[in-house]
Amino acid sequence: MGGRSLDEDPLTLAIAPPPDETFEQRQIREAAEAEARKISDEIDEQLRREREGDKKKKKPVKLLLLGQSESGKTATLKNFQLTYARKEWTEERAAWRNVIFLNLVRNVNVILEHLAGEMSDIPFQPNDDDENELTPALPRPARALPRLKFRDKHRMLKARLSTLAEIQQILEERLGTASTELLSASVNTAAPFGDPSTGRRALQEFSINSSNGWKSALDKFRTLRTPRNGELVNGNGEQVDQPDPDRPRKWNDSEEAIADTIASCRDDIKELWEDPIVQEVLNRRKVRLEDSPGYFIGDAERIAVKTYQPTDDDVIRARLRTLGVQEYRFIFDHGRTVGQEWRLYDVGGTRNSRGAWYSYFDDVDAIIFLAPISPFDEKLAEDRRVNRLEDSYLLWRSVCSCKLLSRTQIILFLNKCDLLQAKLQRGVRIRDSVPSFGDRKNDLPTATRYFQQHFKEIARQHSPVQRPFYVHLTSVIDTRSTAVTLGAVEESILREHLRKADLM
Ligand SMILES: Nc1nc2c(ncn2[C@@H]2O[C@H](COP(=O)(O)OP(=O)(O)OP(=O)(O)O)[C@@H](O)[C@H]2O)c(=O)[nH]1
Ligand SMILES: [Mg+2]
Repeated sequence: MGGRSLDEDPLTLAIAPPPDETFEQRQIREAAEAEARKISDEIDEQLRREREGDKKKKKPVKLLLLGQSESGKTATLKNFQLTYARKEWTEERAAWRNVIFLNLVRNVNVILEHLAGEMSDIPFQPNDDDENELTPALPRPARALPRLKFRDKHRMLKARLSTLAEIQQILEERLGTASTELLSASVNTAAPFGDPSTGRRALQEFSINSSNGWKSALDKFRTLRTPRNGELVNGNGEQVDQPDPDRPRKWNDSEEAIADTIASCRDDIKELWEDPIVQEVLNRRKVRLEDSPGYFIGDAERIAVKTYQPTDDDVIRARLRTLGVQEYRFIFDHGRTVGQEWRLYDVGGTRNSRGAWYSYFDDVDAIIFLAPISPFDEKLAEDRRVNRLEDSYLLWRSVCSCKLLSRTQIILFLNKCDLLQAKLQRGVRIRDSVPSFGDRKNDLPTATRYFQQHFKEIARQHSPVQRPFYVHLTSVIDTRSTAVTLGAVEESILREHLRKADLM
């Protein structure tokens, strides 16, 4: 392959000095060239600095939400979206309608099952320690309390509302695994990521990473809107499975038919919930729907109507369990960092899901750790032997002591303060479940101070490197106060994010 000598290169020839250049002309030319080079270098430097600045600004802020199941991680994530990415929030709001319908219908069915148990001749004696408050208890040998006086009204309500069992089944089928709670666990430690011998690779295999989060569950529902040649298609136009053909259908189960059926039960639901005998059944069986995830029966009158559209607060309170690790990307359209991308990682909190967390630890700017402090006297749904507060302490200790996180900012939310306050007002005594609480005053300020101190002490004792203790007392279903908390969180995370970027 032949080459061309530099002397013949047309560009070189064009910019070459004239052959008859004098000494002065050469000095002027070289000075001009040096000046041009200086200006060009300055422009390059400026561009480089701008690119650097852009990179720093554009580098996404990564935030991981941790905590046990039902601690309020997804509810916190929704608050972020509501506060900082309102357009997407508004677009998605309507899709939560079916989740809320399911939550409501499930509330009714829990009551009906307990009612049926109490109306039947099977005696029942409540027992705090090993009963799952959400499922009817097994038959017990001795009746401790006199039988309640049920009337025709109760039998009628039970019969008329029985159609909601099928509605629950259809909604659960459509929404998939996320719509049901996990009631047993194969893992019996609080933090299965804490043991380095388990190895990172093995742990990653448990991880189900999805970048469309709850959309996959909500999208399944759009199915019902667009039947095509008798096939069912979802919101993306993809064909999805037909419902179980063996299950006899009494009626058309389209989304609107479901809404119609629920609406037709509205008055009965309200009557059931307000009935004093039914309330007594729930008391005797220690069922507190108000404390459980997806509590909507108190709003049945507003929700069980054909035209129901979820409000912001309804969406925050809607319960859909998180599976695996879900990534949400938001470009903030509010706050100090308009245009900044945030990536929020929301994890499933049951003991079975925690092995998947570890692979997200090395690349996050900050962690929000949610510890609900109201369930100090409750057990984990997936393991009825484990106290929820005790589980949070163990989990917190493992997160604080994790070497990979030693330089990560961790912000603690002591959550469900509203439910704690209600519980204390009902007269539930903390010291009966937490002996070390002792004779302290059984009120909200004392209790929150006590729990806060306990978490702080764990962090102090177990962090490999001492770190600041950031804590907020929260009720994340309260969107107003949570927006204020998130403002403080945004600022603190961002300050750290920019500081790290400067060091790089
Ligand atoms: N009253 C009250 N309810 C809350 C609070 N925080 C969360 N909840 C409700 O508790 C239920 C569980 O909250 P989620 O945000 O789904 O819990 P999670 O931590 O994401 O749970 P997993 O996905 O199973 O790990 C939901 O119905 C929430 O609306 C709170 O501060 N007060
Ligand atoms: Mg969740």
